[in-house]
Amino acid sequence: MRITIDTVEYSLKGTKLLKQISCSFTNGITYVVGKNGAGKSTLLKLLATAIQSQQGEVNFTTLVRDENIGTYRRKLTIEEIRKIIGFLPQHFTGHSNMTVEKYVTYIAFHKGIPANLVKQTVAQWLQESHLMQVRRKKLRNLSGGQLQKVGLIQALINHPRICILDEPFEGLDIGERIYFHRILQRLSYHGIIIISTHLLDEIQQTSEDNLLYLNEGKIAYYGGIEALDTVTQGLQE
Ligand SMILES: Nc1ncnc2c1ncn2[C@@H]1O[C@H](COP(=O)(O)OP(=O)(O)OP(=O)(O)O)[C@@H](O)[C@H]1O
Repeated sequence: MRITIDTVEYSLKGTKLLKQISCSFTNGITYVVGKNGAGKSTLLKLLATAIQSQQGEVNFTTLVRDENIGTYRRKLTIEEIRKIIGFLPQHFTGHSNMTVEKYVTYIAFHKGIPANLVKQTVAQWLQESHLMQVRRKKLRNLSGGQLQKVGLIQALINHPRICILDEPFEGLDIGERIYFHRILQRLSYHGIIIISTHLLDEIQQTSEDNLLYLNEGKIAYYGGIEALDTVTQGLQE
């Protein structure tokens, strides 16, 4: 699986929020960082197909082996893409009138978890993310951190091949961050994980992960995470 962005521009109300963005993503974790307003959420929404660029192209391709033609890259359709993306938007709300248990069950069905596995899948996620005690609360009555965990569960419940997560660790305590980070690490061996974060301490610099540094809507750096300190010096001041 590969996502390729080619000279993409995105404007809103006459202001260019993304300028000449070109890059590609394959399996692994990419952290998207940048100052407030740099365009991180806009880029993630574009990748999640929630918005569309006015210029340039975003393509999702997969390698196909064909006896007659050989191996080639096939572009996925929008329906195919949406089936394999898990997306956590910046301000997740879900269905605020539903209880945690009902909502997660609804999502499990919606995302194709086999009917005979739904109950145990939901129970396991709620248990492991410490939401069991609030399972009968409506989403609108949850704390910020609790709601964030529900948001993460709806994005990850079917182990999607592509995960686009906007500030996923916001409001979580350290144990919960480690729990979700482990899940993401496991998914990254066979999938594309793109995470925007301002929590630079959360990024483990010894790993194989990638870093994409956005500055005023442009890519200022895209490469190995080892450059984090040098690249983001300006962010920490
Ligand atoms: N709905 C909107 N209407 C007008 N301007 C918008 C809208 N959404 C975003 N913007 C502007 O687009 C620019 C990029 O916003 P975006 O949310 O993508 O940045 P960000 O890097 O995610 O910022 P933050 O770290 O603060 O979440 C900002 O200047 C913002 O003010």
